[in-house]
Amino acid sequence: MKSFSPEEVAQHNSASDCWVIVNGMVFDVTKFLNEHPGGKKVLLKMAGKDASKQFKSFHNDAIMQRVGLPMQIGVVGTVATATTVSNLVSAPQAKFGEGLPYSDPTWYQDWNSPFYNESHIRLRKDVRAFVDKEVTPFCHEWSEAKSIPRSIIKRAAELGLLNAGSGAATNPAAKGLMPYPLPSGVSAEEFDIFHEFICVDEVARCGSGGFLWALMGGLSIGLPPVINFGSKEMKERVVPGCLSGDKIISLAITEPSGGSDVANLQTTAKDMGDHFLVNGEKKWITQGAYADYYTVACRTGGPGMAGVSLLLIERTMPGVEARAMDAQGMWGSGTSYITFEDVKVPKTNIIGKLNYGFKYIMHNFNHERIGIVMQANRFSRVCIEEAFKYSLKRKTFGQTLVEHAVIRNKFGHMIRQVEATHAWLESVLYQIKTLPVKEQPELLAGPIALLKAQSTQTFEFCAREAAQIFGGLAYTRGGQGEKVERLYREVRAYAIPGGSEEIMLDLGVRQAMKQAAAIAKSKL
Ligand code: HEM
Repeated sequence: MKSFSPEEVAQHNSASDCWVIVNGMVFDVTKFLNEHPGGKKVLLKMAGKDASKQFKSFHNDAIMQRVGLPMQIGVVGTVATATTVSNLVSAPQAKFGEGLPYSDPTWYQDWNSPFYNESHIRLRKDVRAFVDKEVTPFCHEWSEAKSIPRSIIKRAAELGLLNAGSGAATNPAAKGLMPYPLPSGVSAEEFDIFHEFICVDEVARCGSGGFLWALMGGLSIGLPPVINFGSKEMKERVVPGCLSGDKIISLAITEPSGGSDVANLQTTAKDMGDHFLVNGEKKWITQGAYADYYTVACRTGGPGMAGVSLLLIERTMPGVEARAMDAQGMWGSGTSYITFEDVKVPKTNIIGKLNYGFKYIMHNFNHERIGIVMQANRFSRVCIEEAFKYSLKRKTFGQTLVEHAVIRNKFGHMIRQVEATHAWLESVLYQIKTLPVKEQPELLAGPIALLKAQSTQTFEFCAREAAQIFGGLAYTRGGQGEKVERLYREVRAYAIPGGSEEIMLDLGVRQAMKQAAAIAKSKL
């Protein structure tokens, strides 16, 4: 990249030849003057000068990556002194990230941790580079378009991120079914739940639940039943295509008449001898609007949970209709209403055994909830990060926002909740890594349910407080408050699905009551 002295830049100071310096980089903004959303005059005022301070005041980081960098023509002084977004994230250093307190987990800065090794550090760097460069700058655009490009799903698959985010990487039943290697060259033996955590956490740093679910929302819940209980033929036919990003799979359980009450679902699959005849409706199905496969819970037996089976229904089967629903948030994730009308489903498309569906659904619940916790807590952190950065620069009544005690109080409450949730999450992940698999549902279902409620209530709190700190900037879409505004609309998508907060809190305490009763009995 070409190097200029400040004096050279200063000569380009008119409307017909306008350069500015931002963070040590030199930009030719002549052609951009009339397009600048903040107006031509403000840019011209800084023509030939260092506008780093002004730039910081009015823009978020993504703007530099998406709009600024294509106009960069050089640097001031030597390349090494210029601070670009990409060299910040790829610098080989033990510490990682920008170092803004609480904007990243504590082990990214000075704290020791027993959970991570060199392979986690390598993975963290690679995922961040991908997200900073190829995802975050475009999230607003994709969210407004309510669609993400297929190419970004393919790219994430090639990087091994779909293997990680779907849970396939840590699932022995997925061996031989993954079309791409695990991310960052981590071996199958080494890959653990903390690697998965890093992948989800770092992708969530983009601050868009809609992106995450459009990338792997259906995959992480619709594919595991196929991997764990599908026939060999079904697995080989379906799994590699989904993990390569070529096909999309959804989990279709919830119905218009009942959300959390899974055992009472109404969709029927009638045994017609050589096939099932499926009739019913599903609602709020993530990625359903454009999915190729649906893992569908149907009633094949009597009432209650013992009469439910899982069927793999294909979009091309006659009688399947799916339409996108207008949702508060999670744009792009294809929230849908699906109707099955006299759909003939071959008997070979049953997942596992007849009337075992409820058990299979339960099997993945803990994993699903842990995924929600990972995402929700990073979103809470994003709220802290964005609001903290803004509070350090925005002045009211002669002081920056953080200099006001009322704002510091907000941060205090946000930080204590996020760090507590993170510490509990890491502790639960360590149990998932080390406890015998068979013992985990009994021992972990209660804590995971409580942790899910903890993470989503923390998220709701942080989104609210960050939005208050941003004020009007978090009321309108885009701009500096972009992430906070979007996340504020996505809170309910985490607090309700995968078990509502009410049900999670109740389940957690009921599990504890069960354990207490068992202890009392053993003392008799
Ligand atoms: C490389 C240089 C620059 C680029 C690429 C750039 C780009 C942008 C973009 C894309 C927006 C719209 C973002 C949004 O919706 O918030 C914007 C808004 C704005 N920019 Fe710039 N800009 C640059 C330099 C500057 C400078 C030097 C100033 C001030 C001296 C400035 C002042 C503003 C203002 C006041 C807004 C409106 C903010 C608002 O709506 O709250 N920009 N700029």
